[in-house]
This record gives sequence, structure tokens and C-alpha cells, in this order.
Amino acid sequence: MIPYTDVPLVSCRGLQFRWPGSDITLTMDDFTVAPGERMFLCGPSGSGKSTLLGLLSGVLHATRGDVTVLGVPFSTLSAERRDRFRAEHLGYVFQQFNLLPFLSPVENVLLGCAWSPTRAARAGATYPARRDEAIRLLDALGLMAQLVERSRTGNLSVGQQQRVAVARALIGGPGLLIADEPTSALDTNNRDVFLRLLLAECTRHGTGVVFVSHDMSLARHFDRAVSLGDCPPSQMVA
Ligand SMILES: Nc1ncnc2c1ncn2[C@@H]1O[C@H](COP(=O)(O)OP(=O)(O)OP(=O)(O)O)[C@@H](O)[C@H]1O
Repeated sequence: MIPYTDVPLVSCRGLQFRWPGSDITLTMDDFTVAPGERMFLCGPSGSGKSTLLGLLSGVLHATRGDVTVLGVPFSTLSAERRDRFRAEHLGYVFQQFNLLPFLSPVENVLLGCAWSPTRAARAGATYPARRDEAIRLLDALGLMAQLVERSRTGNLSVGQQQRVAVARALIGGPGLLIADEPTSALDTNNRDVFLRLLLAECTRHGTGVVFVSHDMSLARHFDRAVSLGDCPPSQMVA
């Protein structure tokens, strides 16, 4: 198991990516996320935030340079090992959640450790223990207890589904949580409360965070803010 405190979570040098057929190149000369760091990533629409998250999670491949996560350069992994590495070490909250609507919230959360023996073991030694951990996480993230086990996730509100998506990404304490605009559907008060809960759970697990949002008011919750494109630097200090 990789000790999450010993190596940078992410390190990219001379990274370039160009979508096929595009004449725009995303360039990151030096991009590092320290162990346990919480990074806020912003930038105007089209500046490449989602593309960068795709590179950090190994779904997209650099045109030049390499992405190293927890000391492992993605270029050294076969597609199968990259998938396994992602399941073991990364939690991802998608803009559209990608939950299974016909499963309960608890069943959705347990999917987060279904393909990772390490994360499953960290979540609990037995299935009932992992189920209890899924329930604890959902409760810690503010989902009402009566919704957790018997409701269909597809029937929950957008805000409730966000909590399920974050709990699924966090179960088993991955080294890095990558979140793509996960609070965009919440109002300002709920955003702050939810973010505090999310970050408290990350602290509990020693999980670092790369969090994308257009909402600059959220930057103050993070250790560091990084801009792709033209966010004013004065707004970038967390
Ligand atoms: N699948 C794709 N094929 C070709 N070009 C793409 C693809 N996805 C994104 N792009 C291009 O890459 C650039 C960056 O897009 P990306 O979605 O990463 O930006 P973003 O900062 O996440 O935008 P938003 O804030 O609107 O979600 C844009 O010019 C976009 O048109």
C-alpha cells in the first residue's frame, strides 16, 4: 500500500494535452499537489479544468510529459493497471454524479470500494462493517437517515444525490479526491455547510483534494487555489 503522507499526491512537469482535431494545447509546466493538500482549481469555461481532471485521473493521456500520482507515473502503467490504480487510490465526484438510480444510497456508496480490496479493507473487514461505514459517511455528509437504505437514489433531490456521490468517492479513504463542480446545484449556505462536511471527512481519512468550481467564494476553504486561465490572482489566495 502506498503511504499517502510520503510522496506528492500529484506531480506533473512539462505536461501538454491537445484534443484530437483541436489547435488549443493545455500546458502545465509545473503542477504539484502535496500530501493531504486541498487544492481549489478554477478558470473560465473552456479553460481546461475537466480536461486536467481527466489527465490527473488517468482517463486521458498526456500528449507530452507525464502525470505522476502517489509516485507512480501513469505512462508506466498498462490500461488495466491504470484502472486498478484509479480504483485503489482515487475518489472521483463527477459533475453529473454517475450514480445508479435504481440502487439505494448505501448500495451506491459501497460501489466505491467494490473494485479495490485496499479500500474495501479500510472501510471494514466484513460486509456489515462496510455497510455501517457507508451509513456513517452518508450521515456525516448530511443525508437523512430514513433515506439511506430503502430509497431509490434516482428519487433523491440533486443536493441529496451530491451527498451520495461524495460518500461513494470517499469510502475506504482514497489518497486523492477529485471533484468536478460537485456543489453547483446548491445554494450558497448549503454549499458552505456541505463543503465543510466534505473537507472534515477528507481530514479524517488523510485524503487530499483537487476541487473544481466556478464559485470563487469557496476558495477560502482550501489550502491553495490554482487558476487555469484568467481568474484574478487577488481572488486566488485561500
Ligand atoms: N471530448 C472533447 N473533444 C474535443 N475537444 C474537447 C473535448 N472536451 C473538451 N474539449 C475542448 O477542450 C477545451 C477545454 O474544455 P474543458 O471541458 O476541459 O474546459 P472546462 O474549463 O472544464 O469548461 P467548463 O467550466 O465549461 O466545464 C475546450 O476548448 C473544449 O472545447
